[in-house]
Amino acid sequence: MPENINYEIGVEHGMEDIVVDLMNSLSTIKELSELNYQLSVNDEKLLLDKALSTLIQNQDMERCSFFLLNEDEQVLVNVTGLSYFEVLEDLNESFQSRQFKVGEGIIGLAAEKKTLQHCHNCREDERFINNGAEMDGAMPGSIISVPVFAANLELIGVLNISHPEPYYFTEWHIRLLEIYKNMLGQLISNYRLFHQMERQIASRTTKLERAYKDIKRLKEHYENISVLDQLTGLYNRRYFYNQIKMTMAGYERYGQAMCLLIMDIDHFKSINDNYGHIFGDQVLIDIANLLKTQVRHADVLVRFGGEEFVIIFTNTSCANGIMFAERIRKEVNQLFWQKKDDSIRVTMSIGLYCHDNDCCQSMPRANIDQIIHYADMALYAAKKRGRNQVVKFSKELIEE
Ligand SMILES: Nc1nc2c(ncn2[C@@H]2O[C@H](COP(=O)(O)OP(=O)(O)OP(=O)(O)O)[C@@H](O)[C@H]2O)c(=O)[nH]1
Repeated sequence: MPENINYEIGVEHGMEDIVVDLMNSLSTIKELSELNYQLSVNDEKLLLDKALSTLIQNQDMERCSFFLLNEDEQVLVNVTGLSYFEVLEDLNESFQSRQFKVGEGIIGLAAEKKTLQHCHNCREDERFINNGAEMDGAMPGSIISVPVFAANLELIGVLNISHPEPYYFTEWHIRLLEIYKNMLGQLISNYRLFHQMERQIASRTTKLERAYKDIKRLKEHYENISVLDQLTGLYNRRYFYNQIKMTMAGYERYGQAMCLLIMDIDHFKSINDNYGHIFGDQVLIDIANLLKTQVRHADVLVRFGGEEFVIIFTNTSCANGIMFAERIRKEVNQLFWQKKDDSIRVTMSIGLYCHDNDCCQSMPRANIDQIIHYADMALYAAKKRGRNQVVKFSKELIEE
């Protein structure tokens, strides 16, 4: 075969034909370059179908097919095949998946030798293996098989064009096929790379989501077993319930008095609303620090939740409990925060329950839940009576 483009073999070409062929080739190149491997297809076979139908529509190739290399088994599997007639009629009837071993037939040889194989006359060429083509009426007269490589020069598969007439293809077709196979190689490489990246992203996302769930579960676990309030560093409600059981046991056993204070910052919502949550947090931290200075080692101080704190004064008479509560209320009144031109102060309402034989002989004997409930009732009364005050629980409150 001469090196120059040879129009002598097969078809006679006039100048007009050459221009038409050139235009067709440019159209094919344009369409191939426009195939969107990212969005339009999510299956490699579909991408190859589109590429082949582009080839066939713009070129005088009667039939195109693509054989993908299955590297593990060293076979070439026919994933798609189209004839000009099928593209025109929008059919894909005659496609029957065949396969060749690497080295077997024209297609297998193209893969093995990694070079284009041109069979001018299939009936006479020993390299051509019929493999059932004659039976289904697809027996070609001539065929060109061209290996297609990925960007990393690994073999992807073999592109074939065939025509019922022998000696049909010319140097022109060969040159075009060299261009098309490069474009096809790029297209498939990009497609694989893109989808590999997608899979990697999806797998990483799944791993991250799993890690996030694990962290969340661990966080919840540690929060569940933690007895400390994260914001203020005080003990939390869980610790309180453990401690009050022990305090009550001491009271039962040794007749020790104790006082329970439930303290609630007045109108705390407006602090958040007017100055923001971060400032609200700071107020909670500062009040918690102040409360720390008001308790002894044996007492129990907890953040009960939100803007509510609880103290158990152990071994403390009712009179002392009221005195301590008053002192706390006044100390809180002394606190202030400067925010631009605003000097911000807060007040605190305190409900008190005394567990003291001397002063509360006439009180019903209360369990833990009742004690908290009584202190809460006293707090509610303090709020109702105008806030910024201490109210001790008494039987009268139940009647109120
Ligand atoms: N900044 C901050 N605000 C909190 C936190 N926990 C609870 N709060 C807020 O505390 C406010 C409590 O509001 P309310 O229950 O309406 O009570 P109040 O405004 O203090 O009014 P009174 O109790 O009736 O005097 C709500 O706005 C909560 O969002 C916290 O950890 N940080």
